[in-house]
Amino acid sequence: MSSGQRPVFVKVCGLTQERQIDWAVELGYDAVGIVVTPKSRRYCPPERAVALAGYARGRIPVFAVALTYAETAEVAGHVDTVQIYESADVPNLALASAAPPERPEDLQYYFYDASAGSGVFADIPDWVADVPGRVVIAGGLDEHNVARVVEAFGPYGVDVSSSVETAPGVKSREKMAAFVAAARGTARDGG
Ligand SMILES: O=C(O)c1ccccc1N[C@@H]1O[C@H](COP(=O)(O)O)[C@@H](O)[C@H]1O
Repeated sequence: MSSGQRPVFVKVCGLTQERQIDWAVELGYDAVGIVVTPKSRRYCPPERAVALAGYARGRIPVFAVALTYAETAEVAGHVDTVQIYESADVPNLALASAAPPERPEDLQYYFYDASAGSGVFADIPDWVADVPGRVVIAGGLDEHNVARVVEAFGPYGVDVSSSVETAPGVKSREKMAAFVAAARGTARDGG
């Protein structure tokens, strides 16, 4: 896993409104996530998730985020990637876990995530830096800690949800802007 000179991939998760997708595109995010597990405070019912995915299509890649593959059944055909917390035999799998992946070569992405949308940051184990493929780090990242994580682990990408919200599912354009700038190392002092 190494970022080299490539700009770090930055995903924002838990979007619930069309205008939030517009913000993600305008601010230069690389992907958006729509949460389709009913256990989340950011839950988008299938019909709404499909509508949002249609709105984003051709503008920014969309991840359907859930705990299990079964929870993505009605939306999987409408998104680019399925981000779940279990293994599944699908080509567009982003496996999210706090344990090392058994078969990283089978994954489109591996998300190191010990938070599952809780917004809680915890120390990231050293082995994360050695996972091959597209490794995305998530879990309690914010505009203040993301640059340190990118520097320390050199991941393919980072993902954020809680810290760019004013309430669950209610994203702040200002916070989204600060996060992506910090992740890419372009934040201004004091900003
Ligand atoms: O966002 C959620 O509600 C969620 C629910 C269930 C599984 C994953 C979820 N989100 C993912 O959690 C991580 C980290 O989020 P946070 O920044 O700590 O709030 C991220 O990968 C989201 O895609």
